[in-house]
Amino acid sequence: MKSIHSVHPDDFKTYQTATIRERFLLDGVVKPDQVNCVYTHYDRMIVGAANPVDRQLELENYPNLKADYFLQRREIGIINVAGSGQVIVDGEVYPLNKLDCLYIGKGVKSIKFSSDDANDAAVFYLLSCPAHTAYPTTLLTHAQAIKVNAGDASTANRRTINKYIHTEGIQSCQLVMGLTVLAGGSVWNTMPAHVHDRRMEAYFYFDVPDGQRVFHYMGEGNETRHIVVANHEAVVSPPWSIHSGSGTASYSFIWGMAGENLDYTDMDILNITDLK
Ligand SMILES: O=C[C@H](O)[C@@H](O)CC(=O)C(=O)O
Ligand SMILES: [Zn+2]
Repeated sequence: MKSIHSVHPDDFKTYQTATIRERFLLDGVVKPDQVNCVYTHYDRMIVGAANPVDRQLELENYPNLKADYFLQRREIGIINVAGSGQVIVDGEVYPLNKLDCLYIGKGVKSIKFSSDDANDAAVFYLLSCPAHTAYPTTLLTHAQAIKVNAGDASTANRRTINKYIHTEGIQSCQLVMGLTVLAGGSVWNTMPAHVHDRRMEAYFYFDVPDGQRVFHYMGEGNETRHIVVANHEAVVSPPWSIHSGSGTASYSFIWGMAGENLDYTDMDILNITDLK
């Protein structure tokens, strides 16, 4: 499994486009008929995707983990962003339609993925972080997720934040996870921007229309840079970095965090007028 190392904010200031992309952009995440994972050294979060098309896939153990099986010391959150499918957890079948979320706790030995229709295959986005205890496997549908309507059409950031794994939702050790859907015509996510030194974060962009892109902003608030992101690409956000984006069209993204706490609202908001 490929590894991504952490970056010091002072070093980040010297990076050109290619280095920024190499250090923070996770491209080629979704690979047909593969489970593809990247190990990040940001709170040891593993970011990946399973895209079963013609066959069932299994979440294999990786040598990097030096574990007997993937979830021996980990938990995982899974959100389906495409056609309907199933996740089979130690033999038990969980159906996941688009935007449904499944949490699987430490100690589960077998996780398999399949799609209902090869012509409309499921894309399961995966986030896994270290876990100290076992919380029960829990399915939460998109309809059941707590929804927060944020932003305004006049600032092009009207959106619905769906919370799945967090203090008042699915219980976990470290993982906090959900997704945000922008309303038609709105293109800005997470503005005003924030940082949370207590947790890393990863953004996975999906439903970015063909031919469109999202400009994802990162860096300390007074020293920002951007990464141009395509559909099904992810960006890791260090604890010192803002994470915000504006698209050339409306889109959706999955956000996920691990670290010191599970409090979604533990954020330090930056004034838009202080950004540089
Ligand atoms: O720490 C929380 C994350 O950055 C996101 O949940 C923010 C977000 O989805 C949004 O404002 O649209
Ligand atoms: Zn955040």
